[in-house]
Amino acid sequence: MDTTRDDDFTFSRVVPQDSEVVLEAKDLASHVHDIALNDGSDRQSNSLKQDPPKEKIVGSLSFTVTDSSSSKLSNESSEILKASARKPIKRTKVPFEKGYSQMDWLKLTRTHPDLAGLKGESNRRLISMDEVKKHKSGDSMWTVLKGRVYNISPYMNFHPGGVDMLMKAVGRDGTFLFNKYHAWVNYDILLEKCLVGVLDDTKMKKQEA
Ligand code: HEM
Repeated sequence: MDTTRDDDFTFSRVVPQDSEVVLEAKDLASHVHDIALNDGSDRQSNSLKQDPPKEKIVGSLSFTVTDSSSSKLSNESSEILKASARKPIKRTKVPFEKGYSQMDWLKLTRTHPDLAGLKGESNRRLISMDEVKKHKSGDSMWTVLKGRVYNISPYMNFHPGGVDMLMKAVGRDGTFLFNKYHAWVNYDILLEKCLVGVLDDTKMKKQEA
């Protein structure tokens, strides 16, 4: 039985094509040549140009950017291009069990308002990192994402990256790992009903100071 689905368009990601070369802005500057500054004095001689508009034109700046196939690139520039081509992170999609698709998760969040396990407590409560560390098992597995504390226990079997991957974030701040694999995923909406509270980082700030 095929358990994967290709028709789930809830999330989209942008993956650079293999052939695509990613240029950093600072590197781009080294591939710019033929910069020409036109002060407007030769406007009359160019018959293809339309009549100048009524407002005064001071001048224009034009430049050409070479691509990686250009023979004008120096060896040094080619090295920069190679180095800045992004290496994709290996992401293994785990086929979900029947009833554990992202659509199933969204349905569950609509029918179960207290996935966080708040039992009436406010989800604006300040929570220390020490408390987060204590919630690592059963139906209470906490993680921190961008300063918010979530109980990700109910989401475990729904995670497209698998339980093992998600477990790495339990009992600690998962922001770095989350961003490493999929910074574009809208965790805010996905985990809305799993919000336990807000991380109290005053202790950490004191330690940094
Ligand atoms: C804590 C909250 C998390 C949420 C709400 C979440 C959600 C998601 C979602 C929606 C996808 C599918 C994305 C897509 O198809 O583009 C996904 C995939 C994935 N996630 Fe997470 N994730 C979380 C944490 C993590 C962590 C901590 C890791 C790694 C340690 C991780 C690793 C992965 C991997 C490897 C995939 C790949 C599957 C694929 O290619 O789609 N995730 N996750």
